[in-house]
Amino acid sequence: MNISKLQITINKKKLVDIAFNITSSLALVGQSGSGKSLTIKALLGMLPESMEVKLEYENSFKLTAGETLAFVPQNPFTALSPLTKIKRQFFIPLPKIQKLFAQVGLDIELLERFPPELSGGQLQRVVIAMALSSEPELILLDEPTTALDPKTRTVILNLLKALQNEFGFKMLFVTHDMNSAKIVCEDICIIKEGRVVESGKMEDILQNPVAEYTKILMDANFANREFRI
Ligand SMILES: Nc1ncnc2c1ncn2[C@@H]1O[C@H](COP(=O)(O)OP(=O)(O)OP(=O)(O)O)[C@@H](O)[C@H]1O
Repeated sequence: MNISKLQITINKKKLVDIAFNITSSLALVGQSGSGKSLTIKALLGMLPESMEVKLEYENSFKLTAGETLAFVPQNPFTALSPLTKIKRQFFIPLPKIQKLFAQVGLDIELLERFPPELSGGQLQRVVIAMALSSEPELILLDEPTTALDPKTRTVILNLLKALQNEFGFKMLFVTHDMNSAKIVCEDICIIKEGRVVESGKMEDILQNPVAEYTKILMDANFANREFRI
């Protein structure tokens, strides 16, 4: 899908002015304040009325939150209602939930538990199953693994890729972390202060970054790497 224009303005200040293409999986990468969250909220139609949004896209389906569009948030620990059993947090019949649980690699016995009784990795699998339950065309992921330990992070990122192969949805993966982005996404779009700095195939950009900002982001990720493993 081609987002030919996304502009977000508040009090005449243009916070975001970008365009991008999601062929299969696109990583939208930028540092804090670059406009990642605003972009996701704009696509979900969830920005406050004080913000003016201009969204133009060409696509075979309309972007509708909860229908064609699903969302996986950053922190699975706060994404679920803590005192409601997992099985009650889905709005689809039980056999369908059980099938989804098998697809995301969860034991169906966990359906009887409360969220605080699950690990971070298990909770994120539940949240991913929830996202899949509406059979979305596009899944928006907002730093979906930053709350997880490094080993679980890699497992979840690989799971997302495998699920994409199975279900065929598209992904917009928002992150500041190039190492995560490169595991999941074929394409990358780097943003800074609400503007596109560089975009293209992940492999090409990682091997041959042109913009100085891209190099800085890559260096920052490389420097953090030893620390994070
Ligand atoms: N309600 C608002 N009013 C004014 N400016 C805002 C508002 N919300 C966000 N901004 C500004 O828009 C810019 C982009 O914010 P956004 O939250 O999208 O960044 P981000 O890339 O998601 O950062 P982070 O990684 O820290 O979540 C920032 O400069 C932010 O201060």
